[in-house]
Order: sequence, then C-alpha cells, then structure tokens
Amino acid sequence: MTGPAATPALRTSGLGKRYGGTWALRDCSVSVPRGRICFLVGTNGAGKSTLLDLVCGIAEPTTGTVDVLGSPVARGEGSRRVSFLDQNKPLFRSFTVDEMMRTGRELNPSWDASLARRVLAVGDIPGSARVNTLSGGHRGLVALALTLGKSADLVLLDEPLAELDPVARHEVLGLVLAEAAERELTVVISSHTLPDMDGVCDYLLLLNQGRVQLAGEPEEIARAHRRVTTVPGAEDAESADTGTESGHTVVDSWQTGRGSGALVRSDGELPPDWYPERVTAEEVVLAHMRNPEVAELYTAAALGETVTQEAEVLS
Ligand SMILES: Nc1ncnc2c1ncn2[C@@H]1O[C@H](COP(=O)(O)OP(=O)(O)OP(=O)(O)O)[C@@H](O)[C@H]1O
Repeated sequence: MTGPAATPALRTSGLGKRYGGTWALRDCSVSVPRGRICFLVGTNGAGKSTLLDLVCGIAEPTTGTVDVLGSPVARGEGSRRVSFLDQNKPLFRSFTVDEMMRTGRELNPSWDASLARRVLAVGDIPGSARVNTLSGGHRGLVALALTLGKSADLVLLDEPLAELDPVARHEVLGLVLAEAAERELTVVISSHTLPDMDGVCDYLLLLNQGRVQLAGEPEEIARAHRRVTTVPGAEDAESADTGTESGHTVVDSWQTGRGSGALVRSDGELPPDWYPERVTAEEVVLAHMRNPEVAELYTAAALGETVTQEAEVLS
C-alpha cells in the first residue's frame, strides 16, 4: 500500500528520553498503522506517559524522532490532528460542564458536540454541574469528552479508564470503538486494566523498563506463544535450553504440584513431553511484564525502521 493510507498514524525511530541519569524511554522504534485501537501497557514507571508526552510534543526527545500522520513532531507544537488526555486530566475546576464544553467548541473548529455529549451521558453528568463538585470518575469523563470532541485523527489517552466504574468503562470503550470504525481514527490508550483489551484492542505496545518488549497485533503475538506443562521426569520447563537454537524461548516459568509450567515463545517443535496450550494476549503480556530481560517481539506491521539485533519479528 502506498499514499496517505499507508502512512502510519504514529512512527518512532530510536526514540529516547533521559531524565538526569535515568532513561525513561530508550531505543523506541515502532509503527502504529492508522485506524487501530492500541493499548499501551507496562508496569509502573515503564515509560508509557513519557512516550505519550513525546508523541504529542509536550516533552523533547533526548534521542530519535517521532512522526505523527507522516509529519515530524516538534516540541510545543500542538497539532489539530492530535488530541491528548493527560493522566492528571486538567480542567478549569470553577467552570460548569457546559462552560467547559463551550471552551472546547471555541478552541476547536472541528468540534464534535454530539460525541462530547455522548461521553457525558455515560455518567449522566448535568451541564450545570461545576467541575469541582464532580466525582473523580465524572471529572475524567468531562476531560474525555473534551479530548474526543476535538475530532482529531490520533487520540492519545493516558489512563482514561482508571477512575471509571466497570459499566462506564465498557460504555466508553464502546464509544471509542464505534468512532474508530466510522472514520479512520487511531486511539492509543495507556491502561493497567488488561481485561479491558478484550474485544477492543487490535494493537498492543508493551513497554518494560523503558523499552518496547511487544509490539503489534495481539492475536499474532498470542499465536506466537504457548503455555506448556510438564509431568515429573520430563525436561523441566524452568531450566530448559532456550534461545533461537532450540527454537523456543521460555518467557516465564513456574513449578506446579506435579511438574513445571512455562509460557514459551516458539517457532519450532517443543520437547515431546511438554503439553502445549494456546494463550491469550493478556497472559503473554503478564508473563513479559514479569520478565523484562526477554527479547523484544514485533509483528511485521509494528516494525520500526531500526530495532535491536536481538529483537524477533513475526512475519
Ligand atoms: N519529569 C520527570 N523527571 C524525572 N523523571 C521522570 C519524569 N517523568 C518521568 N520520569 C521517570 O521516568 C520513568 C518513566 O515514567 P512514566 O511516567 O513514563 O512511566 P509510566 O509507565 O507512565 O508509569 P505509571 O504506570 O506509573 O503511570 C520513571 O522512572 C519516572 O520516575
């Protein structure tokens, strides 16, 4: 594919951010195609907010570049095509909800009042309510209404669901999904709630200690892994040879009552006395979160221009 549709929504190349002596993000080279709902996951301090700050130009990279919808991002240069919901959900607290929405409309020529209203309706939030009288979850919905109302092509949401109850979370994700289906909207959602990915997420970015560890379509990533169990006397999954020569990598392993278990990345045959089962993307993410030393894995669509030599690529 060539032309604008082939231009990724987001592309980073060798992107890094150092604060003092600490790299918050390092060697990040990934591509997110347009029209995806991408979950950005990782343990606390993994670099998720740092990546979002770099993508929307709030922070300046120490190394590398970011391109959004084919154009390079420069620090402080907000784009009408990108909308960002900060983790702290900044709002004018003395404004009413209606006044906040009016501000959104005045600042954004392509303001989508209907979408903003639908987000507020999730919490039944009255327009006359003052922001400082709302609950944390409802303030989050007001901030989300402002972010989605901007009608941007790339929406970055930093932990938008954290304070929402499960029903509201489900409804908000439904709205995002419907909006993405209707136009070629790309949404990057930073989240710690892995079950929320199910049925919504069609792209996954896992950061671990400031590095990309998994990137691409969750089904492909899940298909590249197996949960194996062994019985007493079989080759122990915990101490098995791993690496490219053996055709599989043990990502995580544990002892069971009768043998051992492991989550393995495999592109070859497994030992005959290992019993493999399919896994979900959520299980794969959890296993990698616990094991930051495991090499990166990219699907073909996620591959940036430069990746480290150890990285594995699914074709
Ligand atoms: N302004 C800053 N000054 C110094 N260090 C920072 C700054 N911002 C982030 N960091 C550090 O960078 C690392 C990554 O932080 P970041 O906020 O990006 O992580 P995160 O994945 O969003 O975490 P969480 O899930 O807890 O929100 C952390 O070690 C953090 O302490």
